[in-house]
Amino acid sequence: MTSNYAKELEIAQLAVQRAAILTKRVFHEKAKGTVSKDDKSPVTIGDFGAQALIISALKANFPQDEVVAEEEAAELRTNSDLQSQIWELVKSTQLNDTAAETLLGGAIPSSEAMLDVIDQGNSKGGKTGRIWTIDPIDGTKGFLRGGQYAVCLALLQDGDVKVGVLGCPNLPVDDSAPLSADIGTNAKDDDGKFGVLFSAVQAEGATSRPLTTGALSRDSKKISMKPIADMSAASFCESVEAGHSNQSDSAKIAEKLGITKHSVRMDSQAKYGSIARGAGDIYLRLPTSKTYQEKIWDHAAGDLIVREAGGQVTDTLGRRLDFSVGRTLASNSGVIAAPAAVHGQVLAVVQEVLGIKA
Ligand SMILES: Nc1ncnc2c1ncn2[C@@H]1O[C@H](COP(=O)(O)OS(=O)(=O)O)[C@@H](OP(=O)(O)O)[C@H]1O
Ligand SMILES: [Mg+2]
Ligand SMILES: [Mg+2]
Ligand SMILES: [Mg+2]
Repeated sequence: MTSNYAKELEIAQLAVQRAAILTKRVFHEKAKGTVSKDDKSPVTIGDFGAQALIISALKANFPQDEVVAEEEAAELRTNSDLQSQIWELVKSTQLNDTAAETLLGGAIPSSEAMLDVIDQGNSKGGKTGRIWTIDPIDGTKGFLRGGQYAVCLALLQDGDVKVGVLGCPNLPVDDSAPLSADIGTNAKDDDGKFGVLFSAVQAEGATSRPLTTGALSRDSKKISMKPIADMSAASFCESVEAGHSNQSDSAKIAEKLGITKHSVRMDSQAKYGSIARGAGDIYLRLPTSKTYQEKIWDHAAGDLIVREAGGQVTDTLGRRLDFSVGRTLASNSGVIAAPAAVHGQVLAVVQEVLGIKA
């Protein structure tokens, strides 16, 4: 079968692999150049550098496409020390395979050009045309802790997710490794056991393969969600931060469903990847405030990967995630991801506990 999005998928996978080389380098450096954003959340030189490398690869291959990315360069324009730390990283990060690196286009010419590249992620998003969405480091807090984080990239066409790629440097390569909160914490880069690249193309299924530092690993496997025969043995995952997902509501929902295990708290879209390959079963993200709008870069790749692996992803009202309304999921509230066969059952209990009338 020839893929409808073969080139987009290949470039996206290589761009994510290259960005993950940069984030891993930052993790091993003492100074991560962490600054606090207006919403008090952290951003590091790794987030900015990874975003620059991914946008540069996309613009070299698909110059007409728009990009919605999490970070912006404003702070770097006035902080020359931070800017030069990022530039040192960006100009020295390459895939260790010349043919693969060439596919991603030439190097960014200068530090100033790098700032403009970062700011090319400022599209408003919307319902027409081709729009890429990037979370250069999802789960920045997890990244700083040595826990889970993900480099996330997805292509939307007319608001629909067509391609999704998640690079998870600290998840086990082994699709059947059991899910636990401390899995991959401070994972070693060099033992070959950690680092996985999840991918999906609409209507073509989802895969996992080892995350490499060069050409794509040929060791690609189809992944699928695990059927839940018995809810009491099911595992569900949620955010680490109580401010990102209501953990007392999720405990009530789990109890009503008959789930006996504690939730696995894990940062980032590694949650979507983990349930898509059957290492976990259900992902609950329950709103903590009426005003917070989820960001499209926090969900687009994971939404497609889970659906292509046989899952269903909706919000707490049972609506599909709508990526066509701008930079945020303004028409949605929370996320419920589960195998298609049990999604209705999970949603019914979510709505009962949250007091949502179906
Ligand atoms: N209030 C609130 N509610 C929900 N979500 C929020 C909120 N504030 C921030 N964010 C976004 O959460 C992203 C990280 O989500 P996680 O599921 O990884 O959270 S956690 O780190 O496990 O707690 C995180 O992504 P990154 O900034 O890329 O790490 C934010 O975009
Ligand atoms: Mg952030
Ligand atoms: Mg994020
Ligand atoms: Mg981020």
